[in-house]
Formats: sequence, C-alpha cells, structure tokens
Amino acid sequence: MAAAPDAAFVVVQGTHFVRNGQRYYVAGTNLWYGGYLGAPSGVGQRARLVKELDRLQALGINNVRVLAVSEKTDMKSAVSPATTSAPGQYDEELLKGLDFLLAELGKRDMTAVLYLNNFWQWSGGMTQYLNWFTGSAAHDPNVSKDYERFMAENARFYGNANAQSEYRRVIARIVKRVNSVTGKAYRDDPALMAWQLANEPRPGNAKAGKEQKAAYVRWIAETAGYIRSLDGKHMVSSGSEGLAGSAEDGQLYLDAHRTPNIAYLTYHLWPKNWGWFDSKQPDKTWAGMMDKSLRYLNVHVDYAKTLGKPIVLEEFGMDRDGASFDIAAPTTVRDRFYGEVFKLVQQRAAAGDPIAGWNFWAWGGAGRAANADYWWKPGNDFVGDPPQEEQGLYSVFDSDASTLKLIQASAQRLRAIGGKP
Ligand SMILES: O=C1NC[C@H](CO)[C@@H](O)[C@@H]1O
Repeated sequence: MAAAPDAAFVVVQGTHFVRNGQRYYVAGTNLWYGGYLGAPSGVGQRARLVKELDRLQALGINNVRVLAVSEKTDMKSAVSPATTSAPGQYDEELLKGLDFLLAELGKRDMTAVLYLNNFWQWSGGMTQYLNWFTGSAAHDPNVSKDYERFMAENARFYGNANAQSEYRRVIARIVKRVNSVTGKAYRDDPALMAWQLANEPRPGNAKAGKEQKAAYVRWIAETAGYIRSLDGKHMVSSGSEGLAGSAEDGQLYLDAHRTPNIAYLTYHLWPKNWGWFDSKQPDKTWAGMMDKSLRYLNVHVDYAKTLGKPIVLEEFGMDRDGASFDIAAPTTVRDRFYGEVFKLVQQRAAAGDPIAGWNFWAWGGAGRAANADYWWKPGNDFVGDPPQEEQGLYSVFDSDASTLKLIQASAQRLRAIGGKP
C-alpha cells in the first residue's frame, strides 16, 4: 500500500481538491510546450520558460497543463522534435525539459498536469502509435480535411494490444522517472498535480457504436488503474472534453469516469470549434453561443455532483476579434467570453459545487508567430496554439493586457473562495 501523500500533494477530499490542509482551486493555463522550453539544448529556451512562469505566477496562475510526451510522425501539422522517435527510443533532452519544468514549478509552488498521449495529430499521438503497430497511414486531418474518418480510425488505439503495450512502456518510463534537476522521483513530487491519460481522448467520432464506447470505458479504467499501480500518490484524470468528446452521450461520460482510479473529471469548452460561434458575425451568434456555453458549463458540474468527484474546466478559448490571428487585433469578444466563464465558475465554486477551477487555452506569453501565413515551422517560437492551428488563434500573449487583467482578477477570486479545509 503506497504511503499517504504528504500534505503538499493535491488530493481529493469529497468533491473538492485539498492541498496543505486547505481547499485548492486550479487557476491555470495550458502550456503544452512547457517541457520543450525546459530542454537543456536544441529547442530548449530555459530563460524564456523562467520568465513565462514568473509572469504566470504574478498573474496568480497556480497550475499548468502540459504535454508530457510526443511521438515522431510524418504528419505535417505535428510538432518536432518528438520525445519518442520510435518505440523505445527517447529524446532524453526533451525528458530533461520536463525535469526542469517541474523543478521550476516546485520553486514557485505551482503544479502541473502532465498528459501522456494525444487524440489529435499535433504531437503524433494515438495516430502515430497505430502507424507503428498496424502500418496504417498517419493521415493528417489538416491535409485530408476528413476529421470524421480520423476520429473513427484513432479509436482503434484503445483495443490494439501492441499499441497499448508500448503506451504502457512510455507511461512507466515517465511515471517512474527521477528528476535529473532535483533528484526527486516524479512519484514523490508534489509539483505534479495529476497524470492525465491523453489530451482529449474520444471514443471515436459522433457515430461511435456500443463496442467502441465499451472499449473506451475499459481503456480509461484499465489505464488509470495501471498508472495508479505505479504511483499511488498522484491523482489521475482522463483529459476528456466532456460531452463533445463523448459522442454527446452523457451516460458514456459518466461511465467513463466512474472508476475509482479517475480522481476527478475534466471538461473543455470550444464554442468556435464546435460551430456555436462565428467571430465574423459576433452580434448575430453571441447569444446562442452563450446559451449553449452556459448550459455546457453547468451540466458538467452536475455530472460531477452525480459522481461525487471534483471537475476542472481545463480548456476553454475564444479567438481574437474578427477571427484575426494578428497579435495587434483586439480581444473584445474573448474578454467578454472569458468574463462569463470565470463568473459561472466562481459562482458555482462559491456555492460549494464540485467545480475545482479552470485552465484557459492557452498561454502564448512572449512567443510570437513567425510566418505571414501564421503556420508553425520547426525552429519557430512555441505559442499557445500547437502546430495544427494558426499561431495566434487562441493564444493569450503577454501583450494582451485586458485579458491578463481578467485572468488575474479571477485567479484572485478563486483563491479567496479556497482556503477553507
Ligand atoms: O486540446 C485541444 N483542444 C482545443 C485546442 C484549440 O482548438 C486544440 O489546439 C487542442 O488540440
């Protein structure tokens, strides 16, 4: 039986997080590239990472959600280099990047959620595992424009024995890692808040059938159980988007998160991606979008109540005015949207509901788009938008003063709600 984690670990108590004897709310961001910046060479930019973490800490951000491992792939819109170039072959420099990131977070009393795979193409992810173990083409949906096929094909990952064995070898490699900077085992590090199975794992596409849904539920329970067998101190979460990532099937979302090995629920909110909002017609589409968004925000807190677990809104985002990628473009609509999201989360948290905080998507900080077409190329800055999207789409940059002000105020209000055991 693993020793109980010390008080500095984030743990679940009832339907809330507790840390150091106090209720802990996540006021976080998404920093998918945090481990990349932490690398000692190559793509590493440790001075930038230190500056970004100082900036985030000054805003009251206490948590970053980070990609822990990427897979080398031929898909055009994926990041390179990758942590693994083939099964069993690791880029130790990128793993040292995670070490440095965790060490720097620990110095600032900040925490990280590390996701161990990706349903989407921008880090190789499940598609690349299937390419390795079935020979299926790693077809980039940004090229094929066929996301429905991409999602249906990716669901084969959950039931592919060879892909799962390699995925578990990668999990073991990272979960059992000893930090080369601090000398501390990841398993003993309270700077790690939780392991996460993947970024936005889906059971397939919207037409996912009974078998695919059953395989998905089994995969979550068994993989979370495997991680807990290696590390009994840290929480495990799925990385689910909620209904949008569960074929709009509430029963599936509940069943997938019932296992005791999943400590808390996650959900994401993407009005533009899901066709609820048109940034080129904001007045026409705002009301309908907000109606759907508020409903989405509330129904998942109610799911968390049903399961008796905390839930974190670990991704939400809105593009710049007029759907511009230009950092000079205003963020009027984004600020209004962020304000509504923060308000709802604060209200439900203050009411004692199981919402445990938020991570906005995503921190661009000092990063800047490098190309006129806003697409990422190897060697360019990392920003909040991964390589499969225009660099500037959803990123919050250090120059976005009005948005930063909102974030800082909401982080402060969440912290004020916390503090109670
Ligand atoms: O996890 C994700 N959710 C939505 C982001 C913005 O579209 C996307 O970049 C990322 O793959």
